[in-house]
Amino acid sequence: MDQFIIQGGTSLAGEVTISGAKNAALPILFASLLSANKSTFLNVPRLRDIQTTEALLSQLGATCLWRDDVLEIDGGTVDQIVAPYELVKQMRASVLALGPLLARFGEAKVSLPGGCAIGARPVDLHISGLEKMGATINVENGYIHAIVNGRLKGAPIFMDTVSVGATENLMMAAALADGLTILENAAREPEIVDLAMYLNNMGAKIRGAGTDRIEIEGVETLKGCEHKILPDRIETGTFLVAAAMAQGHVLCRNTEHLSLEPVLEKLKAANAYLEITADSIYLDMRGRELKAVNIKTMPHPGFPTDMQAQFTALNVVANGSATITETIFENRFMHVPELQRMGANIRLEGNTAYCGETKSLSGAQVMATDLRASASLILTGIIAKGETVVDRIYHVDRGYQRIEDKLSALGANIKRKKN
Ligand SMILES: CC(=O)N[C@H]1[C@@H](OP(=O)(O)OP(=O)(O)OC[C@H]2O[C@@H](n3ccc(=O)[nH]c3=O)[C@H](O)[C@@H]2O)O[C@H](CO)[C@@H](O)[C@@H]1O
Ligand SMILES: C=C(OP(=O)(O)O)C(=O)O
Repeated sequence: MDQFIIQGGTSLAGEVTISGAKNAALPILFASLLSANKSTFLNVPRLRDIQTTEALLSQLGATCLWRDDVLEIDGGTVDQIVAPYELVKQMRASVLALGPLLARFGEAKVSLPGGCAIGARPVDLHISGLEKMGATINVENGYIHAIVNGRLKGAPIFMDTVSVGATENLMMAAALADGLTILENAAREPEIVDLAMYLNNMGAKIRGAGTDRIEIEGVETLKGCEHKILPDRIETGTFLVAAAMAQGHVLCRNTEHLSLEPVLEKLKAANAYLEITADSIYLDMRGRELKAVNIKTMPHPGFPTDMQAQFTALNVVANGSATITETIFENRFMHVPELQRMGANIRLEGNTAYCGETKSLSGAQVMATDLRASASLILTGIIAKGETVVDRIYHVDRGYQRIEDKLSALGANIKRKKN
């Protein structure tokens, strides 16, 4: 398994170009299954999760063709309805094949994704929503087997938990259903708005994406189109936090600040200097005292859970003490024991991490447990004294495009060791 070897104690300075958003690209690429035509996607990040998606779409019969960061997908050749365990186990988001396959072909068999290091992550809302639209669903032998006689039927669907994935799966299915679907208590993430934009360009009739009530008037068919994936707000946030922790100055290009408001507010509270334009964010921390900030994760537009681990690392380096409360996932603190191995003064109690003043951080051998946990260990390794070895970096490769190259270009001493 590959490792990152980091020599700590460097600052970070320069420019970084942000890639397309993983969490927008994944549902959008699965949405291409809804059409028998070709769609062209621009600004697609080159990530392991995107490779997994491409493998799954190809397995279903879709034709995928890359040119740099442009991916063409032709759904006209799709002739399978089974998403097998071997691929789904590599990436939970594979469950997003369920809604599109069922809506277009009347049947889908998708392996249950199961939990992961951050929590149990059930898919009951995906299943019950599709049942409300007329599907018969059996969970058997580890697979979700969904069938509908004819088209799915539009329905009012209230979700008692705000779920990004369930909102996406049901919005995609409803796009081809017969009649009106109303999703209440829908997730409001920018990635949902991006998915709705793609679907509407295909000919869907979706109103209200970005609010907690989404109305979808189903249509009979959807055509292909071109769509540019929005910039990755979590990658942007990760580089801004990295610069703040390293007392550096970094300009993030190809980004979008409106989707990052809660993160930018916390960076300001941490005493960072920020300059924002329509497509860039500059952070300067030189000569400024980094202050610890209280964080509570919430569904969008609250503070994103996908930035929680990075801010835990920031608090370790900052002056003062602060708390980090995780409300979305029940087990998203696996980075804490690893940060403690580097000297971090953190106490965990239930879903809250108490971050006190840390005297000094020293490099250590640490283990990445999930995507954002890995990022927090890399960021801490960059400012710790001595060498940090981060194991199991396949987690990082799921969601960050060439992170070691981007960080090296900013002055970090980080190398990938192939094992
Ligand atoms: C590929 C992608 O976009 N991943 C993001 C997506 O994951 P994902 O879509 O899996 O996350 P959800 O928004 O669905 O999960 C939120 C909460 O709802 C619960 N839940 C979810 C579905 C369900 O049927 N039943 C249920 O109880 C989950 O266990 C969790 O506690 O949103 C998360 C929350 O912002 C992010 O951390 C992930 O990066
Ligand atoms: C948790 C994440 O992704 P996924 O839902 O794909 O596991 C993430 O992007 O931080």
